[in-house]
Amino acid sequence: MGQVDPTFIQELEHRPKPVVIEAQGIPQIDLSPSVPIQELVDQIHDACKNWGFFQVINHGVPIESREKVQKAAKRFFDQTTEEKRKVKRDEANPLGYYDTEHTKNVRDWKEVFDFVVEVPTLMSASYEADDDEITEYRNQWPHHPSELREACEEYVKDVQKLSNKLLELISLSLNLPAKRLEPFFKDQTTFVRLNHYPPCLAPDLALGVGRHKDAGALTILAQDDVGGLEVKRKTDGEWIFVKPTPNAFIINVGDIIQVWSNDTYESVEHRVRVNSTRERFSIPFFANPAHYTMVEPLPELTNAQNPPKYKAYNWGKFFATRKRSNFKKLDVENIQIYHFKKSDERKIDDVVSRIENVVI
Ligand SMILES: O=C(O)CCC(=O)C(=O)O
Ligand SMILES: [Fe+2]
Repeated sequence: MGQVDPTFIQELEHRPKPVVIEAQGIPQIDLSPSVPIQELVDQIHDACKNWGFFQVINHGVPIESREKVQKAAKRFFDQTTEEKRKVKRDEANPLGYYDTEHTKNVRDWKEVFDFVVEVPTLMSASYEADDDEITEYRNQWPHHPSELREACEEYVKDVQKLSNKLLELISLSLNLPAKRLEPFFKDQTTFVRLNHYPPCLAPDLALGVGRHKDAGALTILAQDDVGGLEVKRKTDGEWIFVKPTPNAFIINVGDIIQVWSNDTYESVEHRVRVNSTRERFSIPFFANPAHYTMVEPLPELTNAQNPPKYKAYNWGKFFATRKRSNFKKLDVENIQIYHFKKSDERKIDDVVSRIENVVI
């Protein structure tokens, strides 16, 4: 395996298993307007509670809109590294192209292109709690292929509608008013990632994305027909392969919904395996609230018998802290929501107490 750089190699316990377990299923939910709303809400409730993941069909996003992005993304990633690095991300501008992301301090076998949905997107400039500087994220679009920008901008308009609809259904499924979550997204920090996983010489040692949970509110993922996404099944901790369904979206609850729901719903671990013959593309849309959001269990969902399980944390500071550790290999553990659990003693004391104390 001399050709695979050691930075990509997962520790033994985290390597993909030789045998792929195909899920007999993460739930599939039909969003056709003809399905009665209460039926949908019940299905969403069960899927979020039992899996944290589900697929949607008849979701209203036109197939052409998605195909245009897929084609343009392929043309972009087919270019030379030199060409792609003309729009590379750096510490000043975290949007654009990069190929050196780490998840839990092991390098991912992938290259990506990130862009935000709102331009500009306001975000905390620093992970330091006493530094309240705000930065403006702007997209870096490549000259080639010239159609990438328009394809992406059209696509996000369609997916945004789906995201709003899903957030409403999730609110209803928690017995909240449909629009309960909407205000959090007024100055949203939502971004989209084009993922490209090239064929890998050592698919048994490396991962396209190492095991992780999505830190934001909700993820809406388009995957192609190659497959590679694995979800950790809640019932037994087994890694389950999510078989691609043409034109469906895979939805998962992120850490913020876990906290808002006070653990009624759980953000589930997932990862991406790679293979030695076929490249794979995927497009996650990460629905994230405004940077100034203090994330905490919603008061309507807590009471004396079910007290809040988390302390409030500042989303912008959390994101900036996470970004820093994804950007370079650090010797400290990545920040996680369990660091804000009221009962949990496992804290990165320094980082956490600084974020907790942020007053907006
Ligand atoms: O490529 C995939 O299927 C999933 C990617 C993912 O989990 C992520 O980018 O957070
Ligand atoms: Fe993810």
